[in-house]
Amino acid sequence: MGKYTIRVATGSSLLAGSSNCVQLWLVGEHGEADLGKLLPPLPGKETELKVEVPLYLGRLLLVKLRKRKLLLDSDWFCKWITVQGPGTQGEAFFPCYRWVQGDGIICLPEGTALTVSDDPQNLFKTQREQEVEARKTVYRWGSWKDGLILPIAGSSRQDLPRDQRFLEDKDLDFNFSLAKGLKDLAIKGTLELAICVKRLEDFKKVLVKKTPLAARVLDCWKDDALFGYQFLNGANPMLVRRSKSLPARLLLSPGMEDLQTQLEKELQAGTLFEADFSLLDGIKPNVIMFQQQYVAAPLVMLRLQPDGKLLPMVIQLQPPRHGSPPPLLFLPSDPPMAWLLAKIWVRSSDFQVHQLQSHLLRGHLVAEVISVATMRSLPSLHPIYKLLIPHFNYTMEINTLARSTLVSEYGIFDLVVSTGSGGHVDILQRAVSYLTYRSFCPPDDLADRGLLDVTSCLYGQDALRLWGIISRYVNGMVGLFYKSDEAVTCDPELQVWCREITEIGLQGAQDRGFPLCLESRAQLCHFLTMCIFTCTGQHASAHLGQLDWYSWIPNGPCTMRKPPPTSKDVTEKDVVDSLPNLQQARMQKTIVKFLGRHQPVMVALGQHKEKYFSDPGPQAVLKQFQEELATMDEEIEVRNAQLDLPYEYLQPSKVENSVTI
Ligand SMILES: CCCCC[C@@H]1O[C@@H]1C/C=C\C/C=C\C/C=C\CCCC(=O)O
Ligand SMILES: [Ca+2]
Ligand SMILES: [Fe+2]
Repeated sequence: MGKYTIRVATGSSLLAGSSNCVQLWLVGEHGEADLGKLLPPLPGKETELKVEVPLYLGRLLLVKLRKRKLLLDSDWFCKWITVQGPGTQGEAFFPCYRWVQGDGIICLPEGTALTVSDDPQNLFKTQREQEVEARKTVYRWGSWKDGLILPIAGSSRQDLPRDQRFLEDKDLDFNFSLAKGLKDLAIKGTLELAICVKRLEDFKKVLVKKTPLAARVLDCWKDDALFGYQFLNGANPMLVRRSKSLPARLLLSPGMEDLQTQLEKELQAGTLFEADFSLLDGIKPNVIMFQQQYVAAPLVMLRLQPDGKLLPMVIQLQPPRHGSPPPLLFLPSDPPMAWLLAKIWVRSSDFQVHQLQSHLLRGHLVAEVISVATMRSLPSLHPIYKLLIPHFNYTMEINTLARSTLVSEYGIFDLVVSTGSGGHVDILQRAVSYLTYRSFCPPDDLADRGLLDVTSCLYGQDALRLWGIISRYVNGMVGLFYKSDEAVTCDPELQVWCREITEIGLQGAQDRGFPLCLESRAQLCHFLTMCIFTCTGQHASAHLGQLDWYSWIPNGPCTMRKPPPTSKDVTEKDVVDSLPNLQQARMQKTIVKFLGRHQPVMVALGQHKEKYFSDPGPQAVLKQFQEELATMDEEIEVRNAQLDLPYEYLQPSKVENSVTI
């Protein structure tokens, strides 16, 4: 018994306050005390309550709270509650960081992270079970298209739990920027109706405010060196791999002996690389405004020079067909326009594979699976919930938006992208079979692709380094809560969580190397590192390059309006007629600018302010993580300053803490 001081913090967003009073109870080991009512909480404020409690509560376990709506129910965003009372516990911290809605009772466990085995007296057993059961009704698996990994249920962002919705600042920025982009598009489209693109130069009329790298792309996009560079450090560094043999699809017809010799020489030297877009083979192209669009499935062979440059040797635009002559091969020595058009076809194919496979599926949608599975399996006092929750912010909303406006029927893809109107869904479905566990772990993925020793692959260098920093962070956290492998295998909530991701969310990913259960601390750490890297670095490496590499439309055409060339007799008009028309180019510019722009509302990797852990150990581990990130950030700044082309997409200060755009 004695005097207790309670402090209640309300979120600072405009609508975080509430006109409802809040009833509080304090639950200790030895009893429960009614703390009375809190006046309606105000945004950004901390309210203090001093209460005389007549009974001995012992160790404080929970704060229970309930909003009492009088006339109208207004949601309240509660950040945290602290309780300072008699006894040795000091100030007890009860993290919340959630919206309190309706008039149900919410239980906030004290912030010390606990696994089931950390609670031998089962003081929190009921609370954990009830919380997860409630979450499973709120966070339900949905289904967008057959054969895909699962999304959150809900067809629009209004269907999402409020805890997953954009706060006003993000909402305002998102909607205002999008509206402005679409307004400019409409105005320009009207004012410049008469303008058409006759020459490649004309695409300069469709140029966003250029980033320094976008300016270089504009100047050097025709160069073979920049074409090859993009496979290592461009918008999509996920496709290129070192060749282990000459690809079977690469048929070399008579007269190509020199090329054959060169390819074999590079192969023997271990300097032959390939980018194979077979994922696109047979994809039904879109029809836009009654005009047939076109898709190809190129193969590019490249050689790695001693100076680190990756240079194209040959481009095959389509795979061989039975009963047809071998596909035409395009060479750097071909007439310039023919070689340029072949490279443009590769760039347009890379746009499709990048945006659908690397960015949307492997970035956005896999991050969503991890977040939904976590919300359905782990109670808020579980240490792994506390570790991961900061990396889920806004992902469900941005993905629901993507499903309802970007890749939806009559969405942006249907409107202006060559793989729209169903081809894009086929590509996503095919790409699911490549969602292997190893491909989500850069040390394994880069080894499998033969890139570990390619020092000019800055994506690879930075991905390995960031993976290592996240791995040490995860190991630090796991070491605090799991003292043995047995502790991992004996954590039922953890095992359910892992299975929920692999078997349910990723739809049988155990067939692709993902674990169905976790049998050691090392395995848990690897899995957690993959989760955090996917939600942060992997998405950033696929997202951040859009503005740099797709602002100049010919370097990343969203569609192609003519079939791939079948002869080398190519004019600039053939090239321009193949590229997106002005309206399509403007739409691409608008969306790329909107998605790729600097995000004013952004939390950088590891910089979340929410305090989910009240124990000092995790806070020290987080601090160490932040220090290592800061060192990496500074060293990337220094490195980039000496580079002709900087690589920034895995620079920690530019990597978001979750997938939000
Ligand atoms: C011209 C086509 C541009 C394509 C843009 C990108 O294809 C990418 C998809 C990958 C991830 C996108 C994820 C989220 C975006 C969500 C919403 C965008 C809203 C755009 C709109 O509403 O118009
Ligand atoms: Ca409110
Ligand atoms: Fe993104």
